[in-house]
Formats: sequence, structure tokens, C-alpha cells
Amino acid sequence: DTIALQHGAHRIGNRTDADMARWRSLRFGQFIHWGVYAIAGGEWNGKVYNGAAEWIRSWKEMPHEEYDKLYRQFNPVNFNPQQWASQAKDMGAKYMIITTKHHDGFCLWPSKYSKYNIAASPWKKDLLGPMIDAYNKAGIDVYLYFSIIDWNHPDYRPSLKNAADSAAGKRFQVFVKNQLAELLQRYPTIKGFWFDGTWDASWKNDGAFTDELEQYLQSIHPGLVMGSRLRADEKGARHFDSNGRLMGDYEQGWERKLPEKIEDVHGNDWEAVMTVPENQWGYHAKWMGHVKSANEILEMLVKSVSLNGNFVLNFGPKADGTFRKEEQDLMTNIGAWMKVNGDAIYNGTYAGFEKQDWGYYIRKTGTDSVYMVVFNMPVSGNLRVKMPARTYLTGVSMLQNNVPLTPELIGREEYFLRLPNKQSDVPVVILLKTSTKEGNKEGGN
Ligand SMILES: C[C@@H]1N[C@@H](c2cn(-c3ccccc3)nn2)[C@H](O)[C@@H]1O
Repeated sequence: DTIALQHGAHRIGNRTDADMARWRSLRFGQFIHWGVYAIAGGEWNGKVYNGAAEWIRSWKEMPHEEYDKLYRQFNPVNFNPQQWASQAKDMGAKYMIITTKHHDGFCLWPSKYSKYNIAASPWKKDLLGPMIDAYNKAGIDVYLYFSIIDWNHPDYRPSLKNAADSAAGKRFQVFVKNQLAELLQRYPTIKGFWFDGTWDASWKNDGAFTDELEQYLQSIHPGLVMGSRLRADEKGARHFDSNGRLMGDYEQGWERKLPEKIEDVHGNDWEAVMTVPENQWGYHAKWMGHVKSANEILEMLVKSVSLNGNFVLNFGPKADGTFRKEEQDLMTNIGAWMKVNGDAIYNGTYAGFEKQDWGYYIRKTGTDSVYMVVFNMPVSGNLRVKMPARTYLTGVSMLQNNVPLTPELIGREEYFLRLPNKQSDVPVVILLKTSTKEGNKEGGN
């Protein structure tokens, strides 16, 4: 039986309003981690930092006072928000998440509540406004990443050990509330917040505050989409309350990892965020380890949508405002595939077909159209399709150029499909037309 909670999940099941339906339809987002950490670029004093570049302030080789002076060099003379938005649009991203303030506390906007902001840098001007305008003009929704952890703020405490800490913690909560209200007031077209840095005891032990804050933000800007990472319940449970119910609007725990099967997402909306190298969000001059290819990223995007989730790929611009070549090439190559096959992604959802080795099924939300996205071509050339119960195949074609295919019936409602051309160095998409009425099925009764 359930535990009585004042500050647990207030909704059972997914949001059904238009703002959430829009978030769900977008499916593919661009994350941008940009800040003064890009100046260091994962290196200091001739040494390379092995951690995530945006965490370099916590590296023992980086004296805090050295890091805290870096903002005096932040002058992104090559920042071109229109170009950023245009390349994101070409990649096929439908939303963008920008770091307004990462754990270091540096604000990319001229905040009234912290002096540690862009106005104190040589650049001086607000960076968020021009970015949001450019992306919105390109038809891309913008969400604001906001770190609760703030290493710069004197009242930030990871935990509250005494009365002085508690007083500081209270002041810090007011500061957070003020900055978030400031962001909503300055940037009214944003669609939601992406909270991070909420794992410290000082935050998760005040579930009531996280609940009130979420409701406060919704009261100022109804319809905001905010993930599960903001909230804790009054027992310190995060993401899922003490009754196992998801808090927030979608499960926000998939960071650098994906669910494997539909059962793993428990019927909830969810989103995965992914780095191009193994674990770098901010700009790092020397990427180590595996750097993902366009095809690897496309498989993650397709797998996410096939499991009813959103997929967000991260980019870490340099301090001067340009993107490294690997990231530019990815935007071009992913975009080339999305231009031809985006129909299989946008408004995509779980199809309810039995998973096959060749790849993933995606249903166009609310329709009988089911896409097959083929990553693993079998040596036999036979792509097995097993129709779910009471679902009949009425048409098959290649998505590109609408080339019809003739399925081979191999059993009850089971087929082999063969592609005209077995070779492809990018994923291939097939469109299945289905019906729940046996009468009009493919190839007669
Ligand atoms: C979206 C990503 N979340 C931030 C992060 C992740 N983590 C973290 C901390 C402890 C364990 C695992 C992950 N700390 N900060 C990263 O810096 C980036 O902003």
C-alpha cells in the first residue's frame, strides 16, 4: 500500500496537454555546454585533465582562484547565434538545451542576483537572448539548463550541518528562485528547464521546497516542461517518489546511457542526453577514448524514439564561439540522413512490434504507419517482420523514393522483406502500412 506523501508525485501517468505533446513530438534535441570552462578546454599548466572539462575547477591541479579569474578572458568574438541555429536546423534538431549556468555558477546572462556573469567579462553582452531568438527563428524550441549546485555562490552548501548552514541554505533557495524567475521574465519563449546538480543533501533533503519551486515556476509560466531531476519528496527520494511514482514531467535519468527494452521506461515519458566522446560536455581540447560516429549516434536516436523517448546530443563550443570540426561534421552527416528519413523520427513512438535483430520499429504517433529502421542487414538478406496480434500488413515501401517492396509470407502474419540493394553505409528505412482490419491486408487473404 502507498505511503502518504505531501511532496511526492502529484500526477499519475504522463502529461496529456499540448505543451507536453509538443515536447514528445520533437524527439531530437541539441544540448550545448558553453561557459568559462571552455577557456581552459580541459588543460591547465601544460597538464591534461582526465575528467569532464566543465568540472576542471574541481581538479587538484586547478587552483580555485585561477579558475575564478578565467571569466576575465571570456570573449567569444566568433559567436554567431544565427550560424549555430542554422547548423542545428540542418542537423534536424527540433529543440536545444543551453547551459545558462553550470556548477561553476558563471551566468551566460547579466543576472541581477550574481555578479559572476557575462556582464563582468570582456564580452559584456547577454549571450542567451541572441541564442534563443536565433533558434526560435529557425523553428527550434529552447530549454534552459540550470545547475542548482553553484560553486561560486557564498551561500551554497552541499549539506546543512548547523544553524549557520541552514540560514545560508535558506538564502540560497531564495537566490535560486530569483534567478529562475529572472530567466522566465527575460526569456518568455523558452519551453522548459533542464535542472542538474540536485544530488546534494542540502537539496534533496528539502523535498517541500523542490515541490513548491516547481509549482511556482508553473504558476509564472504555465506549461513549462521540467524533468524528474528537479524534485525530491519529503523523504529525500529523487526522480521517483517513495511510492515509486515519477516526479516531474519525464524521466531525466538517462545521462550517457539508454534503456534497453520498453519495460525499462515503465510507460513514462523520458529523455536521454548523450556526449560525442565518452564523457565530455564542455569543450575539451584533447578528446580521449571513443568518439561516436554519425551512424552510432543515429542508432541511439532511433533506439530512443523506438522506446518512446527523446534523444539529445551534446555539443561543447570553444571559448571563441566556434564548434570543433568533429562536431560540425556530425551535424552535417546526421543532418543528411535526417533530411531523407526525418519522417521516421519526428512524432515517432513505440510501435508494439516484436523486436528483430535487423533494427528498430517506430510508429508515427496515432497512425497505422510503422517505420523499420535497418542497422544490421542479415547475410540472408531476409528482414523478418512478425505482425502483432490483430494487426495486418497492407503496404510496404522504401521510405526513400517510395519504392514498393513485395513481402514474402512465411507464416501466420509473418513475412520476409528483401531490399532492392543489400549494401548501405547508412541506416535504411522501410515504411509499413498496417491495418487492424483483416480485410484489406497485403497480398489478399
Ligand atoms: C548533463 C551533465 N550532468 C553533469 C554532471 C554529471 N555528474 C555526475 C556526478 C556524479 C556521478 C555521475 C555524474 N556531475 N555533473 C555534467 O557536467 C553535465 O552537465
